Amino acid sequence: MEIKQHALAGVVEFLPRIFGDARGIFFESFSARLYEQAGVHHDWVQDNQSSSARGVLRGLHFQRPPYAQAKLVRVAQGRALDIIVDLRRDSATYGQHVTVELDAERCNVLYVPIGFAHGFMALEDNTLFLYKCSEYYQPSAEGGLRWNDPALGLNWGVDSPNVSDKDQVLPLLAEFESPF
Ligand SMILES: Cc1cn([C@H]2C[C@H](O)[C@@H](COP(=O)(O)OP(=O)(O)O[C@H]3O[C@@H](C)C(=O)[C@@H](O)[C@H]3O)O2)c(=O)[nH]c1=O
Repeated sequence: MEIKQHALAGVVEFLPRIFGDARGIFFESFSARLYEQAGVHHDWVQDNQSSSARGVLRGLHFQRPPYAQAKLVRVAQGRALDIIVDLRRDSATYGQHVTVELDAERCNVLYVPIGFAHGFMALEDNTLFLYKCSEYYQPSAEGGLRWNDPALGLNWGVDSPNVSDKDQVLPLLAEFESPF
């Protein structure tokens, strides 16, 4: 497995070794031992799955402490543009982001540390998005940021993605006090 450290502290991408043969492919989609060697250690308590049509954008989301979630995100079918924004108040890179394309060919996995807002846009129809969370879903702790806040400078590659009504009215960075 290849481990790629991204520019923002703590953000790691895992590229598993993929074994192909006449039947298809095999790879380890999660290994506590290997991930711990890269400093990623949580008690993963919930697995989520969503399916999205091309152009669907979900995010940017987080849960506030004490229900904050780290996430391990990947795509099992299709492709997605994944963006995470650093909301750690004491971080030198507060407000900055990392963009990673996740796809079902490379089976890459992005670690989203606690303190980041997370969003993704499906680049193909039937994009199957899978992720582990280090804390249970807690609706009262849900928070987010507007996907197209100019202050974030995110490049989603399209002007009018398919965004839920709830996500269209999430706050802007300037209106917002980070809980992290
Ligand atoms: C996230 C979540 C949602 N739900 C329910 C609530 C709601 O009725 C329905 C759809 O929820 P949402 O619209 O919030 O789904 P979605 O927009 O896909 O939310 C997800 O977006 C990505 C970007 C993330 O990072 C995730 O943590 C999560 O926030 O599913 C759960 O039951 N458990 C969960 O863990």
